[in-house]
Amino acid sequence: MVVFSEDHTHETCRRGRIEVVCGSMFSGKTEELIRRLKRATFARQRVEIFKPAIDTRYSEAEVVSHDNNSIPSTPVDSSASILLFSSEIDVVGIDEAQFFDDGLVNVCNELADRGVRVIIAGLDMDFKGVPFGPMPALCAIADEVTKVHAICVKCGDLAYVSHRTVANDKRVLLGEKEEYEPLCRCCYRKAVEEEKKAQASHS
Ligand SMILES: Nc1ncnc2c1ncn2[C@@H]1O[C@H](COP(=O)(O)OP(=O)(O)O)[C@@H](O)[C@H]1O
Ligand SMILES: Cc1cn([C@H]2C[C@H](O)[C@@H](COP(=O)(O)O)O2)c(=O)[nH]c1=O
Ligand SMILES: [Zn+2]
Repeated sequence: MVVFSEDHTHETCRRGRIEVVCGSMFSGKTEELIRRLKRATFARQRVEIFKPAIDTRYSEAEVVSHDNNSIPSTPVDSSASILLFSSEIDVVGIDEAQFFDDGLVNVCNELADRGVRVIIAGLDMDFKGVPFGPMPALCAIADEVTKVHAICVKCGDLAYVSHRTVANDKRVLLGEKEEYEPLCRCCYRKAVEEEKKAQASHS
């Protein structure tokens, strides 16, 4: 019996499907997205990558990982634009999906129904541990969900959430290591309790 370490069927059989890669910040979502999209390109599939126009952290027109791997992308203002730019495409990649409007769910279903392989990467939760934007609905409609984990910077366990280390209560705050750290459940709970105590002692 021959056992392949990689399932190659998605690169060879052109059936529509939805794949979600989710997790906290620094968990490797963008690297995994780039890896799948580059393999699809090697398989001579027509690939298009989208990201929300608000995400200008590293580059305006590229998807870039924390380790500086990158791939050209098209920044779009709304999920509807993805449909407009996706004719004659085999594989659609979407990064930072948490920032898109709820219309992204129908857009992904529509693309998959047309036979497109859709690969979505996004934060499952915001800094408060609340499911982020269209991500829970995307996980629900996906054919396959991959949850990836960063390493908790306090104890070395698997991280589950992105802890915000600066005082700002807005849900959307672009940032990196200066603003966020990946923590496990236990270290996150301790960090939040300490913040509450510090706030109480200041008021
Ligand atoms: N605490 C951490 N745990 C795991 N990886 C980390 C951590 N801090 C930095 N990294 C780096 O981040 C990379 C993942 O980056 P990226 O794919 O952009 O993540 P994401 O898109 O999930 O934020 C890892 O390969 C690693 O080099
Ligand atoms: C938790 C959290 C994150 N963000 C921002 C911070 C970054 O700019 C992106 C996530 O990028 P990554 O590729 O997953 O590292 O989202 C935010 O705006 N609000 C949050 O609660
Ligand atoms: Zn921890």
